[in-house]
Amino acid sequence: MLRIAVQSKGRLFDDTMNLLSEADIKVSASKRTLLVQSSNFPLEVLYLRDDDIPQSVASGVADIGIVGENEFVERGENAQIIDRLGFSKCRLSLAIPKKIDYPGLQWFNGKKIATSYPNILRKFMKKNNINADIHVITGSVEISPGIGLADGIFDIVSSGSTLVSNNLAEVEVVMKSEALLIGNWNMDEEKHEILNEMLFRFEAVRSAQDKKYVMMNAPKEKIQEITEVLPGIKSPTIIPLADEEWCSIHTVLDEKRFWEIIGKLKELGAQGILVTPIEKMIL
Ligand SMILES: Nc1ncnc2c1ncn2[C@@H]1O[C@H](COP(=O)(O)OP(=O)(O)OP(=O)(O)O)[C@@H](O)[C@H]1O
Ligand SMILES: O=P(O)(O)OC[C@H]1O[C@H](OP(=O)(O)OP(=O)(O)O)[C@H](O)[C@@H]1O
Ligand SMILES: [Mg+2]
Repeated sequence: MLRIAVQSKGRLFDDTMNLLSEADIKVSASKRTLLVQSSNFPLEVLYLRDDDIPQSVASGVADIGIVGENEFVERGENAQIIDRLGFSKCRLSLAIPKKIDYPGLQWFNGKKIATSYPNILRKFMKKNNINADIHVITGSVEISPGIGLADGIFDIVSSGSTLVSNNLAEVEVVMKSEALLIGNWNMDEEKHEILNEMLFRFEAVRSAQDKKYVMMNAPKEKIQEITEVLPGIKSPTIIPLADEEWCSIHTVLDEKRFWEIIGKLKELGAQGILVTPIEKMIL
């Protein structure tokens, strides 16, 4: 049995639960039970505050965990990064009141900065030879300059709208962050096997994201030209139709180039184009 620590509620929760569910690992998210066993996979889910996830994995209370990179780096716990999960993307930035004309990092010399990430900030300031007064607060960091608690802040930014509504301007991006799958360094063979099965499923889910399965009817004489337009997995599947002059072509398309390719297919005489999402893809 493998034990995973995940955030019990908050910004990481929904995407974490979706990832498990898309990998067909069933777990009920109970409000009261902090440790829940999957009904169809050898996995136990431990629901924690994100602050406690790095330590629980480093100490072996949990074997693996899903946590923001910002929190993992801040805690400085000794665990390995197994996978980057691509969700909860944000950055840790320095911001100051927008009315100030920012001359560069030296502005922070002798200034008071409010943050929930003192270790990351301290390291950054040291590297850049800036002597600032770091004031630790656990929440509502963005309001501190407005109430005279600090001169600037160091906090999470995503869309930037929290900064705007607090009359702050982002002046330095210190680190980028996304959700990480972290792991204890000393997992036994059996746990590694379960983990590998999980990673295989995660990869299948990820490969299918942003991909569409496309089916169309096309005149047989255009097969060559149509095939050249399609960047499918290998070559497209071609199925004969009752009408001997026509065939059905099936392929996988990347969502990014989808409309461009569909346009070309129509020009080449493709008709009855059907598009469906793909749940999983094993390459
Ligand atoms: N606006 C955002 N956009 C994208 N990702 C974010 C955003 N805010 C936070 N995150 C990411 O999600 C993680 C969890 O954020 P959340 O606000 O839920 O933390 P928290 O309040 O500390 O939760 P907990 O109660 O578990 O301690 C952050 O550490 C960060 O990696
Ligand atoms: O750049 P933005 O898109 O505005 O996002 C940034 C904000 O998001 C997070 O807070 P959250 O909304 O999770 O609330 P919290 O402070 O209560 O955790 C973070 O602490 C920032 O305040
Ligand atoms: Mg927290």
